[in-house]
Amino acid sequence: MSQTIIEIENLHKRYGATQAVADVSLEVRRGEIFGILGPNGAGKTTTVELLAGLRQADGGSIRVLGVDPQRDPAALRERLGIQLQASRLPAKIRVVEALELYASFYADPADPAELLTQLGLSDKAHTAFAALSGGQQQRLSIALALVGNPEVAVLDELTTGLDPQARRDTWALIEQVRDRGVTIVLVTHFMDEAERLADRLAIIDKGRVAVSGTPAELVAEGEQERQFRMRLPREVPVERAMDDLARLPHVHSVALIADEIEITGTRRALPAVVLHLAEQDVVPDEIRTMTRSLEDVFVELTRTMPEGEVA
Ligand SMILES: Nc1ncnc2c1ncn2[C@@H]1O[C@H](COP(=O)(O)OP(=O)(O)OP(=O)(O)O)[C@@H](O)[C@H]1O
Repeated sequence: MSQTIIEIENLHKRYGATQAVADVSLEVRRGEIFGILGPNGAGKTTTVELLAGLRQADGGSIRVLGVDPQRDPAALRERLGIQLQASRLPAKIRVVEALELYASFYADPADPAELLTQLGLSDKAHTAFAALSGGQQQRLSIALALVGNPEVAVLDELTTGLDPQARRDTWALIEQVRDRGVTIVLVTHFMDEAERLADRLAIIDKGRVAVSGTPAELVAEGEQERQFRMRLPREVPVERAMDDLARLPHVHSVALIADEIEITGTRRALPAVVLHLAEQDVVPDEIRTMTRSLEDVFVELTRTMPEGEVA
């Protein structure tokens, strides 16, 4: 079992009337990519700003690498790198100047030239920030989060605004950083990003952790309900067949979607349906099982949480 290096318990933070973080508890293990996923305004950024010691919590406890960032943020400065949403730099600063400036804040920084090569930015070293593409600016902000050689890197909205190729390149880069041993906390509202990158993740909604685990665990949770679709041969009267199928044990519902029959039920529904049809001498044309994605889990969870349920 890998070591827990971030431990957050019952975290609370209010801004005036807004309960941004209502009750967040989570653990991040050394060397993993931990995803924090949630809709806009869920409290993700506030949570990571609290764990980085950039804001004061109203309640709860946080430990990062054995340090309480609320009491002693300076003790984390050398060990935690943070890339904040839309980090802004002066328009005219050149890439290498920005990196050297940030490197000067640390006792044992990474070599800026090496970092630029790793991030595919070496041919842009002397380009002004404002002249970089969105993807290059994003890469630079990742480089700035990594220049202090941190043990933990917090990346917020990593690929927002990037084109599909730049997103994939950025994902590959983050995996390389993780493989070098850096623990990564990744804030995102993209399900595909979390599913692809996160070793474990928490879905946050309205300031609370709705669920956490590996992407596969989250998808499997509640998977008692299965779904599949099939087509029947033309000569079979569809409505009667649907009525029959709806009466079978293990089948919960039957619907017609375009020319396909969609069946929802327990995991025994599929064999029950196939057996029933075989008894009638009917062979379905095509059977497709519908797999749940992390996106389905996300939508179910964030939809079923009671509206405005903030403590
Ligand atoms: N400095 C602030 N002052 C007042 N309210 C704030 C402040 N920062 C955030 N909030 C509010 O707190 C809530 C949580 O915001 P937060 O930025 O943590 O959410 P988020 O999950 O990161 O959202 P997004 O995905 O949109 O970035 C929101 O309702 C937001 O408007």
